[in-house]
Amino acid sequence: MKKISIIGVPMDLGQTRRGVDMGPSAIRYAGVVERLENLNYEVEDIGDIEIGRAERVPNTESNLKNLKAVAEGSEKLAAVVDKVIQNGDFPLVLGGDHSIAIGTLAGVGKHYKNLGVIWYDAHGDLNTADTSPSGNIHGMPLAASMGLGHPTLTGIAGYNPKVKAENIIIIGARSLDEGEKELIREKGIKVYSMHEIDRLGMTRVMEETIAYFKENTDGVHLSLDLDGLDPHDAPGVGTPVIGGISYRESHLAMEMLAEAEIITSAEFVEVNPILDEKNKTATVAVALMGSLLGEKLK
Ligand SMILES: NC(=[NH2+])NCCC[C@H](N)C(=O)O
Ligand SMILES: [Mn+2]
Ligand SMILES: [Mn+2]
Repeated sequence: MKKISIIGVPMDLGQTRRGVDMGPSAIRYAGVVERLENLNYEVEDIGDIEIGRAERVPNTESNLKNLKAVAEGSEKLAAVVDKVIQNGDFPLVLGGDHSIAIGTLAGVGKHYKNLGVIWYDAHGDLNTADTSPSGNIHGMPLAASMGLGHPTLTGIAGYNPKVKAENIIIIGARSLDEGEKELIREKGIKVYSMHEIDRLGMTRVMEETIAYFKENTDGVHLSLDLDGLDPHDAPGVGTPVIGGISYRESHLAMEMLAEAEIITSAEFVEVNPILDEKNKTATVAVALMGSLLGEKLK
């Protein structure tokens, strides 16, 4: 069985609410290492990526907040993820805000010809500097990984793109900006919004997702934003959106992925313990990691 390497990314510069930099600590406190060791994995916590401070002078060249510090953190993360995969281990990245996916995918992408990406999220994170209503880079990582947006973000790790549009499946979307909707139409990105999840049920959504990836990709990265879940189940997030995926549906999704044995790397992001209720969101994240990595009742 593969060794799991845990990488913490205390990043909060991709958005403006304080506290999400403590996500990795909250997830460790919720017992991630023990949980996975109980599944008989060898687990190594390789600690946190060092995140710099935001530049004090506002960035005049673009509207992207903290561009330099986010890019530097992404480069470091990409290098560590790359090395973990080179060693033959499974990278499990703990966020931090979703901007860290730029670095994770930059590290993962070079190992696969046709990387699949599951974007489990209330949002599309498909903005660029031109379409972003906020300037927050955590709303841009999926676009950047496709090669769209500011060259500092698309060029992380020196190659581009990290993932092709046809290999992306978004699950749980219910808050998309106009520019994101246009991009989804233009590129034909597959989206199971809450409408499809309600209509088809999570079982069918995952069956279709798994079948597509088995046919078309040679590795699949799961990027799970805790705000994909309903705020009732995951209240500790910076951009909650009501009407989300339930805890139970999420477990089912993770269990189906485990059974299909298609996931080759994963990240769990946007856990903000300051906004949480008694570390509930980190605890939910750890429970979902358990299911994703094979935990079963019988
Ligand atoms: N990873 C996230 N929680 N992203 C939220 C993005 C919200 C909004 N679409 C924006 O661009 O600012
Ligand atoms: Mn989100
Ligand atoms: Mn997100």
